[in-house]
Amino acid sequence: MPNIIKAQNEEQFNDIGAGIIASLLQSNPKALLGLATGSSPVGVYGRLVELYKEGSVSFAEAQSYNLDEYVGLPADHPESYRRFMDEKLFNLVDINPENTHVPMGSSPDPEQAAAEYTQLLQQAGRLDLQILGVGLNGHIGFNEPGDELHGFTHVVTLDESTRQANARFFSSIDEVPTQAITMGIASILHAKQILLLVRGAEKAEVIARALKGPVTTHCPASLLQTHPNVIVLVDQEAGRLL
Ligand SMILES: N[C@@H]1[C@@H](O)[C@H](O)[C@@H](COP(=O)(O)O)O[C@@H]1O
Repeated sequence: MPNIIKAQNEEQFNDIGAGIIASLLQSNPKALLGLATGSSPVGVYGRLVELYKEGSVSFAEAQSYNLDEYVGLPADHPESYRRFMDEKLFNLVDINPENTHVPMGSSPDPEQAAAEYTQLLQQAGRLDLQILGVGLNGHIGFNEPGDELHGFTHVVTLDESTRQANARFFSSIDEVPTQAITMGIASILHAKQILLLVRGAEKAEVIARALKGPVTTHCPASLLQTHPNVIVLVDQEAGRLL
Protein backbone atom coordinates (compact mmCIF):
# COMPACT_ATOMS: atom_id res chain seq x y z
CA MET A 1 0.00 0.00 0.00
CA PRO A 2 1.22 3.52 -0.67
CA ASN A 3 2.44 5.56 2.24
CA ILE A 4 -0.27 8.20 2.78
CA ILE A 5 0.69 11.47 4.46
CA LYS A 6 -2.08 13.92 5.44
CA ALA A 7 -0.81 17.47 5.78
CA GLN A 8 -2.50 19.66 8.40
CA ASN A 9 -2.37 22.79 6.27
CA GLU A 10 -0.95 24.26 3.09
CA GLU A 11 2.35 25.21 4.65
CA GLN A 12 2.93 21.70 5.93
CA PHE A 13 1.91 20.23 2.56
CA ASN A 14 4.51 22.35 0.78
CA ASP A 15 7.18 21.70 3.44
CA ILE A 16 6.74 17.94 3.27
CA GLY A 17 6.61 17.82 -0.55
CA ALA A 18 9.63 20.07 -0.98
CA GLY A 19 11.44 18.23 1.81
CA ILE A 20 11.16 14.91 -0.03
CA ILE A 21 12.62 16.41 -3.22
CA ALA A 22 15.30 18.33 -1.33
CA SER A 23 16.48 15.27 0.63
CA LEU A 24 16.81 13.33 -2.61
CA LEU A 25 18.94 16.11 -4.13
CA GLN A 26 21.05 16.32 -0.97
CA SER A 27 21.84 12.60 -1.04
CA ASN A 28 22.04 12.37 -4.84
CA PRO A 29 22.87 15.73 -6.48
CA LYS A 30 22.67 14.11 -9.93
CA ALA A 31 19.12 12.91 -9.36
CA LEU A 32 16.81 12.37 -12.32
CA LEU A 33 13.56 14.13 -11.45
CA GLY A 34 10.22 13.47 -13.11
CA LEU A 35 8.22 16.66 -12.71
CA ALA A 36 4.55 17.55 -13.01
CA THR A 37 2.51 20.69 -13.51
CA GLY A 38 -0.92 21.50 -12.06
CA SER A 39 -2.04 23.46 -9.04
CA SER A 40 -1.04 20.85 -6.44
CA PRO A 41 2.76 21.10 -7.02
CA VAL A 42 2.90 24.92 -7.29
CA GLY A 43 3.45 25.58 -3.58
CA VAL A 44 5.89 22.68 -3.34
CA TYR A 45 8.00 24.24 -6.10
CA GLY A 46 7.70 27.61 -4.33
CA ARG A 47 9.07 26.06 -1.12
CA LEU A 48 11.89 24.39 -3.07
CA VAL A 49 12.88 27.79 -4.48
CA GLU A 50 13.07 29.10 -0.90
CA LEU A 51 15.24 26.15 0.12
CA TYR A 52 17.50 26.88 -2.85
CA LYS A 53 17.78 30.55 -1.85
CA GLU A 54 18.64 29.52 1.71
CA GLY A 55 21.46 27.40 0.27
CA SER A 56 20.03 24.07 1.44
CA VAL A 57 19.43 22.56 -1.99
CA SER A 58 21.01 22.75 -5.43
CA PHE A 59 19.78 21.57 -8.82
CA ALA A 60 23.12 22.24 -10.54
CA GLU A 61 23.73 18.61 -11.45
CA ALA A 62 20.12 17.40 -11.57
CA GLN A 63 18.16 16.49 -14.69
CA SER A 64 14.43 16.92 -15.05
CA TYR A 65 11.88 15.23 -17.29
CA ASN A 66 8.34 16.58 -17.35
CA LEU A 67 5.32 14.36 -17.65
CA ASP A 68 3.31 16.06 -20.31
CA GLU A 69 2.66 19.05 -22.56
CA TYR A 70 -0.23 20.37 -24.63
CA VAL A 71 -0.01 19.87 -28.39
CA GLY A 72 -0.09 23.03 -30.46
CA LEU A 73 0.78 25.67 -27.89
CA PRO A 74 4.02 27.55 -28.56
CA ALA A 75 6.55 26.93 -25.76
CA ASP A 76 6.20 30.55 -24.58
CA HIS A 77 2.37 30.41 -24.47
CA PRO A 78 1.25 31.43 -20.94
CA GLU A 79 -0.46 28.05 -20.44
CA SER A 80 2.22 25.80 -21.92
CA TYR A 81 3.74 23.45 -19.37
CA ARG A 82 7.24 24.50 -20.49
CA ARG A 83 6.40 28.06 -19.52
CA PHE A 84 4.83 26.89 -16.23
CA MET A 85 8.01 25.02 -15.29
CA ASP A 86 10.29 27.88 -16.34
CA GLU A 87 8.31 30.38 -14.28
CA LYS A 88 7.57 28.27 -11.20
CA LEU A 89 10.91 26.51 -10.86
CA PHE A 90 13.58 26.35 -13.55
CA ASN A 91 14.25 30.10 -13.89
CA LEU A 92 14.34 30.48 -10.10
CA VAL A 93 16.94 27.83 -9.23
CA ASP A 94 20.35 26.78 -10.50
CA ILE A 95 19.23 23.97 -12.82
CA ASN A 96 21.02 23.96 -16.18
CA PRO A 97 18.31 24.77 -18.78
CA GLU A 98 19.84 22.10 -21.03
CA ASN A 99 19.06 19.52 -18.36
CA THR A 100 15.34 20.36 -18.29
CA HIS A 101 13.16 18.31 -20.60
CA VAL A 102 9.50 18.86 -21.48
CA PRO A 103 7.81 17.06 -24.40
CA MET A 104 7.85 19.27 -27.52
CA GLY A 105 4.14 19.98 -27.84
CA SER A 106 4.85 22.73 -30.35
CA SER A 107 6.55 20.32 -32.77
CA PRO A 108 5.01 20.17 -36.27
CA ASP A 109 5.14 16.38 -35.83
CA PRO A 110 3.90 15.56 -32.30
CA GLU A 111 4.04 11.77 -32.90
CA GLN A 112 7.71 12.08 -33.75
CA ALA A 113 8.26 14.35 -30.74
CA ALA A 114 6.63 11.69 -28.52
CA ALA A 115 8.85 8.95 -29.98
CA GLU A 116 11.93 11.10 -29.37
CA TYR A 117 10.86 11.71 -25.77
CA THR A 118 10.53 7.94 -25.23
CA GLN A 119 14.10 7.54 -26.50
CA LEU A 120 15.31 10.36 -24.30
CA LEU A 121 13.77 8.71 -21.23
CA GLN A 122 15.24 5.36 -22.15
CA GLN A 123 18.70 6.88 -22.51
CA ALA A 124 18.29 8.67 -19.17
CA GLY A 125 17.55 5.46 -17.27
CA ARG A 126 15.26 5.09 -14.26
CA LEU A 127 14.01 8.36 -12.79
CA ASP A 128 14.82 8.64 -9.10
CA LEU A 129 11.57 10.39 -8.23
CA GLN A 130 8.43 10.99 -10.25
CA ILE A 131 6.11 13.76 -9.05
CA LEU A 132 2.48 13.25 -10.04
CA GLY A 133 -0.91 14.85 -9.65
CA VAL A 134 -4.24 13.21 -10.38
CA GLY A 135 -6.97 14.50 -12.66
CA LEU A 136 -10.62 14.56 -11.57
CA ASN A 137 -11.22 11.58 -13.88
CA GLY A 138 -8.28 9.62 -12.45
CA HIS A 139 -5.73 10.51 -15.12
CA ILE A 140 -2.03 10.67 -14.34
CA GLY A 141 0.03 12.80 -16.67
CA PHE A 142 -2.51 12.97 -19.46
CA ASN A 143 -3.15 9.20 -19.51
CA GLU A 144 -6.93 9.35 -19.73
CA PRO A 145 -9.22 6.53 -18.49
CA GLY A 146 -10.24 3.98 -21.13
CA ASP A 147 -10.15 0.34 -22.14
CA GLU A 148 -6.42 0.49 -22.73
CA LEU A 149 -3.43 2.49 -21.60
CA HIS A 150 -0.16 3.21 -23.40
CA GLY A 151 3.22 2.32 -21.94
CA PHE A 152 5.42 5.00 -23.43
CA THR A 153 5.23 8.64 -24.44
CA HIS A 154 2.42 9.20 -26.91
CA VAL A 155 -0.05 11.71 -28.30
CA VAL A 156 -3.41 11.62 -26.56
CA THR A 157 -6.79 13.18 -27.32
CA LEU A 158 -7.93 14.91 -24.18
CA ASP A 159 -11.20 13.93 -22.55
CA GLU A 160 -13.87 16.60 -22.77
CA SER A 161 -13.94 16.58 -18.94
CA THR A 162 -10.19 17.29 -18.84
CA ARG A 163 -10.58 20.20 -21.25
CA GLN A 164 -13.44 21.55 -19.09
CA ALA A 165 -11.35 21.13 -15.91
CA ASN A 166 -8.45 23.05 -17.46
CA ALA A 167 -10.60 25.69 -19.20
CA ARG A 168 -10.27 27.98 -16.17
CA PHE A 169 -6.70 28.71 -17.22
CA PHE A 170 -7.70 29.80 -20.75
CA SER A 171 -9.92 32.64 -21.93
CA SER A 172 -12.49 30.15 -23.27
CA ILE A 173 -12.96 26.38 -23.68
CA ASP A 174 -12.24 26.75 -27.41
CA GLU A 175 -8.69 27.82 -26.58
CA VAL A 176 -7.96 24.62 -24.63
CA PRO A 177 -5.89 22.26 -26.78
CA THR A 178 -7.57 19.03 -27.84
CA GLN A 179 -4.42 16.93 -27.69
CA ALA A 180 -1.37 16.49 -25.51
CA ILE A 181 1.86 14.52 -25.39
CA THR A 182 2.20 12.48 -22.22
CA MET A 183 4.61 10.01 -20.72
CA GLY A 184 2.98 6.59 -20.66
CA ILE A 185 2.13 4.39 -17.71
CA ALA A 186 5.17 2.09 -18.06
CA SER A 187 7.53 5.08 -17.96
CA ILE A 188 5.75 6.53 -14.93
CA LEU A 189 5.79 3.22 -13.05
CA HIS A 190 9.47 2.69 -13.95
CA ALA A 191 10.50 5.50 -11.55
CA LYS A 192 12.23 4.34 -8.37
CA GLN A 193 9.89 6.39 -6.21
CA ILE A 194 6.65 8.24 -6.89
CA LEU A 195 5.30 11.26 -5.00
CA LEU A 196 1.63 11.90 -5.72
CA LEU A 197 0.47 15.38 -4.69
CA VAL A 198 -3.27 15.87 -4.22
CA ARG A 199 -5.04 18.94 -2.90
CA GLY A 200 -8.65 20.03 -2.56
CA ALA A 201 -12.07 18.62 -1.67
CA GLU A 202 -12.95 17.93 -5.30
CA LYS A 203 -10.16 15.29 -5.43
CA ALA A 204 -11.32 13.33 -2.33
CA GLU A 205 -13.47 10.88 -4.26
CA VAL A 206 -11.01 10.16 -7.06
CA ILE A 207 -8.01 9.63 -4.78
CA ALA A 208 -10.00 7.23 -2.59
CA ARG A 209 -11.09 5.32 -5.71
CA ALA A 210 -7.51 5.25 -7.02
CA LEU A 211 -5.99 3.93 -3.80
CA LYS A 212 -8.78 1.71 -2.44
CA GLY A 213 -10.71 0.68 -5.54
CA PRO A 214 -9.82 -1.93 -8.16
CA VAL A 215 -6.69 -1.55 -10.30
CA THR A 216 -8.19 -0.66 -13.65
CA THR A 217 -7.36 1.20 -16.85
CA HIS A 218 -10.59 3.12 -16.20
CA CYS A 219 -8.81 4.86 -13.32
CA PRO A 220 -5.18 5.22 -14.43
CA ALA A 221 -4.09 6.45 -10.98
CA SER A 222 -5.16 3.05 -9.57
CA LEU A 223 -2.12 1.53 -11.34
CA LEU A 224 -0.05 3.21 -8.64
CA GLN A 225 -1.22 0.41 -6.33
CA THR A 226 1.17 -1.86 -8.27
CA HIS A 227 4.26 0.28 -7.52
CA PRO A 228 6.32 -0.63 -4.44
CA ASN A 229 7.40 2.88 -3.44
CA VAL A 230 4.66 5.49 -3.62
CA ILE A 231 4.13 8.40 -1.24
CA VAL A 232 0.72 10.07 -1.45
CA LEU A 233 0.71 13.56 0.04
CA VAL A 234 -2.80 14.93 0.54
CA ASP A 235 -4.29 17.89 2.32
CA GLN A 236 -7.12 17.42 4.83
CA GLU A 237 -9.79 18.01 2.17
CA ALA A 238 -8.41 15.61 -0.44
CA GLY A 239 -7.66 13.00 2.23
CA ARG A 240 -11.17 13.02 3.71
CA LEU A 241 -12.06 9.51 2.43
CA LEU A 242 -8.67 7.86 2.98
N1 LIG B 1 -1.83 17.20 -17.07
C1 LIG B 1 -1.97 17.67 -15.73
C2 LIG B 1 -1.77 16.50 -14.82
O1 LIG B 1 -0.45 16.02 -14.96
C3 LIG B 1 -2.06 16.94 -13.40
O2 LIG B 1 -1.76 15.90 -12.54
C4 LIG B 1 -3.50 17.33 -13.29
C5 LIG B 1 -4.00 17.63 -11.88
O3 LIG B 1 -3.48 18.81 -11.44
P1 LIG B 1 -3.83 19.60 -10.11
O4 LIG B 1 -2.56 19.58 -9.36
O5 LIG B 1 -4.18 20.97 -10.58
O6 LIG B 1 -4.92 18.92 -9.43
O7 LIG B 1 -3.63 18.48 -14.09
C6 LIG B 1 -3.32 18.34 -15.47
O8 LIG B 1 -4.36 17.65 -16.06
